[in-house]
Amino acid sequence: MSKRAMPQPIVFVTGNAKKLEEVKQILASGAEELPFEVTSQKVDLPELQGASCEEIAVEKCRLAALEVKGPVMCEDTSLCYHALKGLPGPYIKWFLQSLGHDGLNKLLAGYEDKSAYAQCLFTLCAGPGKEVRVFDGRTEGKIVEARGPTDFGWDPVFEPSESGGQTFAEMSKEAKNAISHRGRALQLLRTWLVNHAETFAQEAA
Ligand SMILES: O=P(O)(O)OP(=O)(O)OP(=O)(O)OC[C@H]1O[C@@H](n2cnc3c(O)ncnc32)[C@H](O)[C@@H]1O
Ligand SMILES: [Mg+2]
Repeated sequence: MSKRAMPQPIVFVTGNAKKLEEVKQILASGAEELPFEVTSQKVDLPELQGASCEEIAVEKCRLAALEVKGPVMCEDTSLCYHALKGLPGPYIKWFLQSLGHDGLNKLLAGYEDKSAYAQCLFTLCAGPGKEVRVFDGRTEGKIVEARGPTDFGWDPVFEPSESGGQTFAEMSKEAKNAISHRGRALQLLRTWLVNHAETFAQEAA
């Protein structure tokens, strides 16, 4: 399928190189091709504190559109422990940075319930001041002692329920992307863009 003409490509704005790597792999592997070009820009955007995951994601995308002055997509990833009523949630980055994998486990020491879900909110906006659309992908699993390569975030301590006992870190990239929070959210975004290509191109014009 040929790409639609838009004044600018959709820019995926993120400060995280590993996210970008997975997003490229997922977009390249899908059954349906995206109707628009996607490029990327490395910007570490400020994130609201004390707000819901959705509010944080929408505000970040709004800022990204202002920064890029054109169509953008962003994503926000949360790791939500059921026993902790959804925390660390959108603050997982700071918990991981300060406490490490071991600390992420110890947070649950006083609880029998080790279950958690990974959530990815993809956001899409046609330009400054335009509507921000949100696509929510989730994967249920549990928090375990770290196993596997340690090159991406909390992957070693998250064992998805559907993985046959492997942590995200132990899985192949293809296997992770097929069941991951990111793979699912991006699939929803892709389907929306395929079905609303005309609307989105008009909004961006
Ligand atoms: O610029 P942005 O896109 O915001 O990138 P970020 O690194 O700040 O990412 P988030 O704000 O979404 O914080 C999510 C944290 O979870 C980590 N993370 C995100 N996706 C992950 C995944 O699929 N597996 C493991 N860790 C992940 C990531 O490294 C961060 O520490
Ligand atoms: Mg961030």
